[in-house]
Amino acid sequence: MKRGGSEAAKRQAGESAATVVEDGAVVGLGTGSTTAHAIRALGEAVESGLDVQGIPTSYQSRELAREVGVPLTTLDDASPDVAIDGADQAANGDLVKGGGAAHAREKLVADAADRLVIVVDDSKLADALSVPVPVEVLPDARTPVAARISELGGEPDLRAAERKDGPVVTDNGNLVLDCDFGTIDDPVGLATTLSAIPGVVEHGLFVGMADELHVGSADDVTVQRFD
Ligand SMILES: O=C[C@H](O)[C@H](O)[C@H](O)COP(=O)(O)O
Repeated sequence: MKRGGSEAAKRQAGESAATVVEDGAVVGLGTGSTTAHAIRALGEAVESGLDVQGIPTSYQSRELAREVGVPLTTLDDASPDVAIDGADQAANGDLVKGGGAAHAREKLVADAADRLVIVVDDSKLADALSVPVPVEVLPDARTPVAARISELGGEPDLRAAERKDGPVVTDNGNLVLDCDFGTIDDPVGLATTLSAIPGVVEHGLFVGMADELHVGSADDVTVQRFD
């Protein structure tokens, strides 16, 4: 799926992030069109002799890693030294993720990693988070969770599949509500509230998790670091 800014800007960010991966590292492989550039760059590095193992966060990233020759492992067998992943919006190091419905596994892998490196093109930067927050819900929880989101002042929208009638079903067999809260003034508070709703598997707010942001433009990349 193609989203966000130019492919050149995504490549700048993805290839920059791949350079942080050291020999012998275990790498969390995020999902999406920007991270795909990092995975491809890792594949080339492996071909040149780099020793890495990847932990995929989705069917998509697993298939791409296999295609480009990145050896794979799991969270049962290894702990990531670094995770590389994309974002739908970034503001002051906080993120909205889940445009590809992979945010539950992405958060799991990011949390397990010693270092989270986020790759975005410059169209994703904002002063405050304001894009709809993807909320993965158990199939039976779709209506009650939507009601709770509305009570919180959000507008929930069941994500529809693009090429068939019916909803998107995540790699975990769940549904996604894209929840519009307008500008999010208190990401920590909203993240805590969403996590406490029964039936919510995971939401796409990643607050205070990113260690580095690699921001690509058409011909350059800048790196922001967060403590
Ligand atoms: O579920 C998908 C992920 O959170 C992606 O990392 C995010 O949507 C960004 O994807 P892209 O790089 O394709 O814009």
